[in-house]
Amino acid sequence: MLLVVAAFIVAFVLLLYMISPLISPKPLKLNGAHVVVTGGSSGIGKCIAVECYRQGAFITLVARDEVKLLQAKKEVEKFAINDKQVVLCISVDVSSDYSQVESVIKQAQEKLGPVDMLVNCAGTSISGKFEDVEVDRFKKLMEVNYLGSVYPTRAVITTMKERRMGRIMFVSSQAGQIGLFGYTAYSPSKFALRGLAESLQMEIKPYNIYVTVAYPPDTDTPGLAEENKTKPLETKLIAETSGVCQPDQVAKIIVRDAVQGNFNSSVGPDGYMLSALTCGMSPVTSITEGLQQEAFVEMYDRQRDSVFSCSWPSIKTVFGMAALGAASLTIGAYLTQK
Ligand SMILES: NC(=O)C1=CN([C@@H]2O[C@H](COP(=O)(O)OP(=O)(O)OC[C@H]3O[C@@H](n4cnc5c(N)ncnc54)[C@H](OP(=O)(O)O)[C@@H]3O)[C@@H](O)[C@H]2O)C=CC1
Ligand SMILES: CCCCCCCCCCCCCCCC(=O)[C@@H](N)CO
Repeated sequence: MLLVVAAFIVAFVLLLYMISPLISPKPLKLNGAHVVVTGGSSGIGKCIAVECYRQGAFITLVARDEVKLLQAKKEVEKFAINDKQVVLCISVDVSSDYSQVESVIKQAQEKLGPVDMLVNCAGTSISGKFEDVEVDRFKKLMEVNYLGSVYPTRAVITTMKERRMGRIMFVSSQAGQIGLFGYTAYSPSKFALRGLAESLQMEIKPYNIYVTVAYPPDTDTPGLAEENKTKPLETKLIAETSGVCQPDQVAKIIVRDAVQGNFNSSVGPDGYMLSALTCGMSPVTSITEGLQQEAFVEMYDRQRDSVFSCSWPSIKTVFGMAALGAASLTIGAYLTQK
């Protein structure tokens, strides 16, 4: 009897894995697509631009400093795969004035066509103990990291909805998944992106637009070098547990996840675990992802249960089973509707 039940469970899980591709979005074709990258003149943003360009995309780089923009344009252009491809540069502060952001995005769309993918990567960080960070820096970080992602997104969303296609990417951080010593100003600005992304995804899923939030670890960029000049030792030591990545490696993963329409994008084993542990109610874009999260959370929860010396199955298990049941019903409904 037990064997039959076990066989049923295994068969059910296998079935879920097999039909998983059916509920996942159709991948975006980067060849010929128009990709706008804010913060595209340096670090992770520049590498994202390169990664898209080498897959045939047309690129608009957005940042403030024109010299850095032109330099980046030259670097990106080296990776052309055909002679039609174009790299456009736009100098604007994404955080200061919405109407300005709206008008430059309009210009870019007139030149290179409607935006297929927007990558919100412009951002900056400040670390330090809460009482040591100048008070106006809290506002500054919310303006650049949060509003600087709201404005470009707002400027592209109407056209994307009309065309019923598109991708929107927010570059958060592992410090946008957990709060860390020294990041009282930075972490909240990165947490905010997730709230925005989750809400927005609910609104635009019916329009075939997919949102991705990326949570990179420390990455070797000019931005990190600048941050390290004044970073508290505690912050450095905590961040080091997750290692330092190369920006091209991070960009590859981010672009792959955006193309696939994955809501969540993380780097490395630590990133993967952090994402599973902090998944909350974030949308899952594949059944596989949902099952893995469930398994992970369950595993860690068990450990917590043992700490609190509680030996019966946690309430989470019951909810987990209910969720699986609900998921299979939804899939059933979806398939019969097709
Ligand atoms: N490096 C890391 O360790 C990690 C970084 N991140 C995030 O990734 C993103 C990129 O980081 P990284 O590559 O290190 O950063 P860099 O400092 O190397 O590059 C930042 C880019 O954003 C642009 N930018 C900054 N402020 C504005 C603004 N107000 N308006 C328009 N453009 C702006 C910069 O150009 P300009 O100054 O000319 O405007 C530059 O192109 C950031 O959001 C960061 O928080 C997340 C996790 C880890
Ligand atoms: C069981 C799970 C184990 C996971 C270990 C968790 C370790 C947390 C490390 C957090 C690193 C935060 C990096 C922030 C990078 C950043 O955004 C700035 N550098 C930007 O400039």
